[in-house]
Amino acid sequence: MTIKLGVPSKGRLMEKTFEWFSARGIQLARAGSEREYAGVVEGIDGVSLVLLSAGEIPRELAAGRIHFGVTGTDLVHEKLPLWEQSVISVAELGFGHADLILAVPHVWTDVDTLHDLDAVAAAFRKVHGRRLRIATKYHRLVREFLRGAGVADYALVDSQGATEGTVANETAEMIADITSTGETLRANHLKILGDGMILRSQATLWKSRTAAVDAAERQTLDALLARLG
Ligand SMILES: Nc1ncnc2c1ncn2[C@@H]1O[C@H](COP(=O)(O)OP(=O)(O)OP(=O)(O)O)[C@@H](O)[C@H]1O
Ligand SMILES: O=P(O)(O)OC[C@H]1O[C@H](OP(=O)(O)OP(=O)(O)O)[C@H](O)[C@@H]1O
Repeated sequence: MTIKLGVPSKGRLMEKTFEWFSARGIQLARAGSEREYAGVVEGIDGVSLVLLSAGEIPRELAAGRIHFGVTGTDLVHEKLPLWEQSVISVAELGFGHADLILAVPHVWTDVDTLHDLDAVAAAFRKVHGRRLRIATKYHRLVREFLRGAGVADYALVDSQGATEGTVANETAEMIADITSTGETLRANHLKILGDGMILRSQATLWKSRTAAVDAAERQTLDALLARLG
């Protein structure tokens, strides 16, 4: 059997992860054609590459189906309520930096803080007879953050992509999403609440606390950790 390493199957995260491992003498690559989700590992024996959606890696780590996985802090904290019990952070990889934030339309000139939002949310409910809608895919983190801030008059609307567009499309009044350069927010006429930072995220190498290992796998796991940790 082998030590299983889960890596995002596409895009910037996959390419930068391959570069990060390569700088440590371990070559990861997709096998076969560009569309085939099989991987190859060179530079260390006994390790196999599993290409997965970045969003599924937390669950696979927690279930012990992979021993190591690369994905963002945001996805681990969102998908695993008790993440410290399931995974350990081995290394922050220095890319995939993104902030999970709360943003409102620019034209809400009197809303710059969570305190302002709380007042507007209560007023919105009185006037419209329904709660102010926040579009996001980070349901757990947003609920937890707003509970801590004492904001309760809102409803979450699920948005799995192009979240910044939901305000113009009138399916939500505001959003909670990740931002990196801020360009998508600006292009969609949204501004971040001054105290609306929910989480700072970056690509991280995680180790499963639950994945079983036999004696041979333990040796491989320790050798891998010595090279990467
Ligand atoms: N613009 C960005 N800049 C930096 N990091 C980003 C950016 N967009 C997303 N990320 C990070 O990349 C990781 C994967 O993001 P996301 O869930 O959007 O993946 P995806 O490409 O939609 O993949 P999949 O749909 O296969 O899960 C997350 O940890 C996220 O924080
Ligand atoms: O601050 P910026 O540099 O503009 O980056 C932020 C954008 O990047 C991500 O989207 P992605 O491109 O992954 O597409 P998605 O919205 O479909 O997830 C994220 O969801 C934001 O929309």
